[in-house]
Amino acid sequence: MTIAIASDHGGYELKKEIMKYLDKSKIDYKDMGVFSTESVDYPDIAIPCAEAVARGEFEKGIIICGTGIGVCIAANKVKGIRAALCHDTFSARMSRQHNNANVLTMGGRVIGPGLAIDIVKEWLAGDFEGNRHERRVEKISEYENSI
Ligand SMILES: O=C(CO)[C@H](O)[C@H](O)[C@H](O)COP(=O)(O)O
Repeated sequence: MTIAIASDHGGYELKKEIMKYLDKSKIDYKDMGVFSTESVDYPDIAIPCAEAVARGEFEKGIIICGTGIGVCIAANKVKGIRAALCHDTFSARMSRQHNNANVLTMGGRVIGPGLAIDIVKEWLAGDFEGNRHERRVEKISEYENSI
């Protein structure tokens, strides 16, 4: 599995902690920036990362900003992206099982690395359950394709 990971300055420190976990777990990823705490605009980070996932270059994406909100809104503007803002492990699991989320967003100013890593573990391990959830996710895609 190859993951695209990105953050703005507000998520930079948490992204580094998550990359340490991914390294330790031998999970492939590409760091799509930022590479310092210099202030940037979160859409400039979230959209290219989400586009790379939507193009199929990466199976999943993890995007972090201060709250996780801005990057989630921006990523969800990219066709084919189902980004989920998760600050607890239950939501992370559900976002995979029920929503087939392909991008996880979190806020580096909201949660610490311990919880964030548990969320990443849960999210990466989760599988889409399909069935009734397939029909619901399909309705979102149909709408997306109609506009
Ligand atoms: O979600 C966000 C924006 O909606 C992010 O938290 C940004 O990281 C945050 O807005 C950045 O704020 P700053 O005061 O410019 O560091």
